[in-house]
Amino acid sequence: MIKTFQHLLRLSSTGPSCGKVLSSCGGWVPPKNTRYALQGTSTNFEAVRAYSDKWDLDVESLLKDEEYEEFSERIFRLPQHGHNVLVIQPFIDYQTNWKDPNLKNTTPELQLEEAEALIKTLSRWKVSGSLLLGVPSYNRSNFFSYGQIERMKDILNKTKNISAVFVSVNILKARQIINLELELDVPVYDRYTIVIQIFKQHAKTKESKLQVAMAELPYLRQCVKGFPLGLSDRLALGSVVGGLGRVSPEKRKDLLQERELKLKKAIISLRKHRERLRSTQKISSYPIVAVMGYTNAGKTSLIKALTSKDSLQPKNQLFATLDVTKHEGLLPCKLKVLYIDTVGFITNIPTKLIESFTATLEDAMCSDVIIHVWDVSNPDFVLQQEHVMNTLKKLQFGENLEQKIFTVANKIDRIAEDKLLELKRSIPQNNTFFVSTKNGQGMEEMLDNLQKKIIAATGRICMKIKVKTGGNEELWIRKNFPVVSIELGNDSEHTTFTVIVTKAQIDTFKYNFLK
Ligand SMILES: Nc1nc2c(ncn2[C@@H]2O[C@H](COP(=O)(O)OP(=O)(O)OP(=O)(O)O)[C@@H](O)[C@H]2O)c(=O)[nH]1
Ligand SMILES: [Mg+2]
Repeated sequence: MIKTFQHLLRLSSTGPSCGKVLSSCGGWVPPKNTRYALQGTSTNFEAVRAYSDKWDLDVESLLKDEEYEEFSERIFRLPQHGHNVLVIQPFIDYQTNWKDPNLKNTTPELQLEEAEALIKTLSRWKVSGSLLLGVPSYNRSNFFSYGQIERMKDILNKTKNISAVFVSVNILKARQIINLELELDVPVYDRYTIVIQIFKQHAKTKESKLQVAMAELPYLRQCVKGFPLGLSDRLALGSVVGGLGRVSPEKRKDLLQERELKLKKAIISLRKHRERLRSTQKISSYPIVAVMGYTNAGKTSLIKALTSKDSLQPKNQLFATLDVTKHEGLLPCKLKVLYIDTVGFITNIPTKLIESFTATLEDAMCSDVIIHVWDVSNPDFVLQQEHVMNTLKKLQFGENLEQKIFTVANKIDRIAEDKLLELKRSIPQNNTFFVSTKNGQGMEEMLDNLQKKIIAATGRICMKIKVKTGGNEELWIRKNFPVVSIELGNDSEHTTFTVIVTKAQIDTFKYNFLK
């Protein structure tokens, strides 16, 4: 064997080129009988999930607190029966010489579209009207001018079924909410409250429920600070919708503090649990690929296409995915990979909202490669991808973030051919791959390159190992290494395996057979 092991031949550090590939998704059906068809890929992953579900904290009872609920519900005022909403997209009026950095690469019209999509994502909430309003600044306590308020009142009078107003800005100050509600006599929401409501509706597991509970605290704290005492009593008496209820001002602060302490403790326990999971699980030996991007860009669809997992359900909804989940896939070279599906990002919400998901996002932070999915059919995709990159930097996704990124420009089936050509010319293509997870366009080339990236990023190498046919070495290789190809020697006595391995795996092989 020593002799044959000397035949180890280092081929390349970027892996072999791949042949026909993979998988099926919602729309794209893989080529039949492909030699890379996925088989039996779910078992190890199921084991991972089963272990992960063992996190034994009783989150339901932890979150149960009637006093807190009464007081927080009165601030959020998010009724189960939904609302008919007047959506208002303010934008900085350039004639007043103010510059709004948030509107770089976008337009107020596109922002309004996204604001409407947020409302439509909530079950039982409907858009009953929408309005673009230029304002000189977002900071004034009387956010809108007298004329603009009159315009809103007019719409509310004419469209009787409107029961709420959504002002699509990051977060409104308590004073701004009060002033508007006193004028309009309906509840007024900002992006923070709407996104929290979407999170609440979509949170299914105890991990996401816990993180959503944490995400709402900064908002409540701001409201508690911002509601002047006299006025909050008036609100409580019902002079406008809402109010802070019967919980006294001192008690409110205590309730928030107690809850924060409780949640922080639980989040620490969740973090430790996931850390343990990462270090003890088999998954640590697989390359880990985090799939990240703007909400609705097609992250879940991409994973579904790469893993053939029927249980994954892409949805035309913002924040359809709230839980960080792992899904096993097989690269064309037979290397197993774990794809991590993640919560999407959106502009104009406080980073704190996404930060509260860090406990589960840490899994993605430890990834070898980050696939950044763009929805290139969205006219706003430049702004969206910049926002994702900035958020990843803020979330401290590692110093070598840029090197880890692999960009997938998705939904090309939705754009015209000439536009696609123009796009391809304007974007450097060495690290961006244009695909449609729906019809499979570009998927093979993308996967080829993704494989190279993963192999390089994880320090794996492609090598040939010649061993005695039918011997223990052969059995061991077949069991433990991703085998790319097998060649039987002319004499049939020896077989050459092309494998993709880490240095640690080769060391184990040497330890077992080259003592
Ligand atoms: N036309 C077209 N639609 C696509 C494509 N990829 C995804 N979609 C659709 O886009 C919508 C969003 O897809 P998802 O995969 O759920 O997107 P996501 O990024 O996981 O979204 P969140 O989890 O909500 O952040 C779904 O309706 C998909 O069917 C594509 O290549 N072409
Ligand atoms: Mg998703």
